[in-house]
Amino acid sequence: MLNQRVAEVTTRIKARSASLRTAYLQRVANARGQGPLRGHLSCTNLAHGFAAAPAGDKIMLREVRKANVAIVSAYNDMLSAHQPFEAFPAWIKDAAREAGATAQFAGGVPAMCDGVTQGQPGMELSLFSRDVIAMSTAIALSHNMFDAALYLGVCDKIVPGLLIGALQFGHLPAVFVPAGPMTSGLSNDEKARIRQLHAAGQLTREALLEAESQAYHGAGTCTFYGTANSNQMLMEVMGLHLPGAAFVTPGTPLREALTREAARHAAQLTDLGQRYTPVAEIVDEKTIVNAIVGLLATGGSTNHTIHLIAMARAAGILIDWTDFDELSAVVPLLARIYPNGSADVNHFHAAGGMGFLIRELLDAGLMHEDVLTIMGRGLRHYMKEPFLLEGRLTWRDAPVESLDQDVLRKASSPFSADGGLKLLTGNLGRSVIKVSAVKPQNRVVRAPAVVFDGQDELLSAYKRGELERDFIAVIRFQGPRANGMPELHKLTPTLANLQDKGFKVALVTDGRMSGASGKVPAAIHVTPECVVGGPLGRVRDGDIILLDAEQGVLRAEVADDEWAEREIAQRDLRDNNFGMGRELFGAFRGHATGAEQGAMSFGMLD
Ligand SMILES: O=C(O)[C@H](O)[C@@H](O)[C@H](O)[C@H](O)COP(=O)(O)O
Ligand code: SF4
Repeated sequence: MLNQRVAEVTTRIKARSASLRTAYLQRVANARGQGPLRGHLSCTNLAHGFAAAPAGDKIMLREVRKANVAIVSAYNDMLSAHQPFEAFPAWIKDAAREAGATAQFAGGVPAMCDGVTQGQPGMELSLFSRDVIAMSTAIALSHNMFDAALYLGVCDKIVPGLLIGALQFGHLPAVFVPAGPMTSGLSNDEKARIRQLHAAGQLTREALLEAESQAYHGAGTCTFYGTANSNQMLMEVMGLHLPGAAFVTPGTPLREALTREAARHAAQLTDLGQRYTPVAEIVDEKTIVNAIVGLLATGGSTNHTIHLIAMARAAGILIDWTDFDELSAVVPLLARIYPNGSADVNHFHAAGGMGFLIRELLDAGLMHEDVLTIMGRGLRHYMKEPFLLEGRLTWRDAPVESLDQDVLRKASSPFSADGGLKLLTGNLGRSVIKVSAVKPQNRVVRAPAVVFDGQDELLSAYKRGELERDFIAVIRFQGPRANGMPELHKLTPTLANLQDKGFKVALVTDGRMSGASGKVPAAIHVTPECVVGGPLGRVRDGDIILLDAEQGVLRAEVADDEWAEREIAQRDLRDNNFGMGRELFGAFRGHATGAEQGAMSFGMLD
């Protein structure tokens, strides 16, 4: 029996999206065409499209009756999570041929590592890189040579960008292909402890670098539950991965077998066969609600209160923070993965992982079962985990009981009765906060404001010893139109040190935090942002701010008449427009929609 709130929110989203979704699906139907899409190309177009193909592939591509699968890949050596993709295209092409099809590397997309750019100017390109990835995906697929596509991506902005791009080719089947997590190194808790020691000046840079290098020590996704691993969870819950593919370690026979099977599988989903499964029909209102539920049940990244909105919008579906907030009230927290606990994503996978989680949420009536997936209709396909039986890929039922109650729980005995994501409203605007990593005693903070126009200003004040007190840091001009809405995760160790000293501290910003931020209460994504006249610009040092994550309140306790009369702060942001390539992103800053509209810089999608 479907939970009533889940049903109500789904119905509301459907009604809100009806005209956009209908128009989107009509465009998809128009794009479907008949037969292999490369059959619509001229001889010249086609000859160019297969000129460099190996002889055997060339014959198949000329035939136009055989499926041709696009590979769109975010491979690079910079992201530990994407480095394994280097080997994937050869496996995919090989497997496609086995399936009587072909595969071509259609195009690469850029991939930024937020861990490398954290606290650096490059972070101001990060959010916009999502939209560049979507555009790059469209450029790859615009050759119209393809009957399905495989999307190779893992990290923060990459999977959202790939899916936004894929949905503009909604008539094509899409299979997302992950690389898997790094093996566990230095624990995330120990990493965070050492960072705090360094932030307090009690550890050398060399000792910090050694610890960081033990945490991030090899190929694969970083093991905390940030945006990258939230992406993998979402692709499972949305039925866009092979079941259980998310958290299998790279460089293993099982990972290679899953990658090869993804290619064979994609070739069977085209319009040339009997199981045509366009991605536009998978990503519908029910699947989007399932995605929000999965995010809430696992304490996933706050970045998805932006990216999920953008992904949904790309499919003609409108969701907002009220939807997240209302679902959060009924979705229990079933997983404790760092920063929401001490375990990492490998422990989660070992405890039962996605198969266990999806079955629990389906049986509790918290997810829609009747959805289309790449495995066919029904999300119950995803209550399984893959393994090799005498070298052959197969699936078995996921464990019925959690193999580690400290990491993964049944819906009947959750870590928390709600999902820990809260909408905050009040005279400072609309904002979201994730409390699943915030101790209950720190979820309501009422303290004087200290206003900063950047995270480095706060860090300097800390070093001068000016912050040894209760305060709420208000960091302004960090929204999409100001400077690309960077993550301010560099503040975490400093604010955590002050919190550990017993001070009541919190952060309020129109910027973002990392999916791996956690223990300090942070009201983020404040909308409207400062640079468009948002109310954060009225806050002055010393104003008493109330951040109440229990009641959902974010308010400056200033008399209404005084508040209305205050001038809104202005800031000369021209320095944000230069250096590290920021010169090239003026159109993105100028067009970006608000965080609650997905911070999309395409201009209008419809
Ligand atoms: O949203 C995210 O998950 C973050 O952007 C993450 O991808 C990034 O790497 C952070 O910096 C966390 O990693 P550290 O704690 O090592 O900075
Ligand atoms: S999870 Fe974050 S830090 Fe790790 S590789 Fe991906 S983007 Fe970089």
